[in-house]
Amino acid sequence: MATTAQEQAQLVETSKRLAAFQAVKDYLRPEYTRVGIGSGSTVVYVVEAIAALGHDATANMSFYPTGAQSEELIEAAGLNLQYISKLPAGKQLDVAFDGADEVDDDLNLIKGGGACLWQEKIVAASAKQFVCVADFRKLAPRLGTAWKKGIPIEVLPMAAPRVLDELQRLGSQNPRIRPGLPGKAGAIVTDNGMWIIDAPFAPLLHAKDSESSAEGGSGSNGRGTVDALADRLIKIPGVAEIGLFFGKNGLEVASGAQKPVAAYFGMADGTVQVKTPGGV
Ligand SMILES: O=C(CO)[C@H](O)[C@H](O)COP(=O)(O)O
Repeated sequence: MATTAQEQAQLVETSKRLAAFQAVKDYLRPEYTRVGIGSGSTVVYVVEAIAALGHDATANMSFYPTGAQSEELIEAAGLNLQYISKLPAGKQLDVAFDGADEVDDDLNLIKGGGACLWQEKIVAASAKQFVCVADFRKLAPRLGTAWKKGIPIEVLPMAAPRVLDELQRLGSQNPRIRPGLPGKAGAIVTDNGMWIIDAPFAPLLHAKDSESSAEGGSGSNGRGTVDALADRLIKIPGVAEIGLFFGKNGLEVASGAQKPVAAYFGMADGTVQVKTPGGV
């Protein structure tokens, strides 16, 4: 059935909200004291869901933002603001919630559409459990299938031309420095004083593809994997951080995981689909 653009936009918002409320219900335990709050439009509903629990439920919790937007969200909701720079050595967040631009079926993520990827990765990797919240548009079998804007890469401004050259050598098609928003001349500047380069690559294989290759499946046919590309990108001089969240998931490692323990998707039919490392 054809829908208007307005109806489609409303459906997306409803889906984000459904995913966020379900994720908070499943993963925010009353005994938790340290909670990471990511960036973007879906996380707005995460904060709404947490605030709806009431002051008594959240009074002993501190909320750790991933940038200026989530800092404002936490404060506006009347929640206790704390900073990841104040997290004592040896301590972890109990849980962190964040959105994504694309999620593959091995739970690798593209993040950074909102230019907050560096702090987002630090907060996610500081949490015992990183939970992703998204709408149905973000689901894709391989990264680079639905999200065609490219992998966001945070770079030192003076290194941007060299990084662009290197990205092209690595096979990126038309990498670009992200422009500022309307009213801002020049490049977008991140919360860390850096620029963002968006680097499109052909859809990326993941660990499950190598498994199917070992079992006699179709194999990689020489195409790049998420992990191999990430390893190359992060080594380019001038790159501060990359918007690929990859590697081992939070069930496999006790700390430092960039991949979520669960990804919640609000679906167009009003249901919530949950993907977990064992269940996808
Ligand atoms: O990575 C991000 C910001 O850097 C966001 O989590 C990502 O862009 C998803 O945003 P939204 O929830 O608005 O779709």
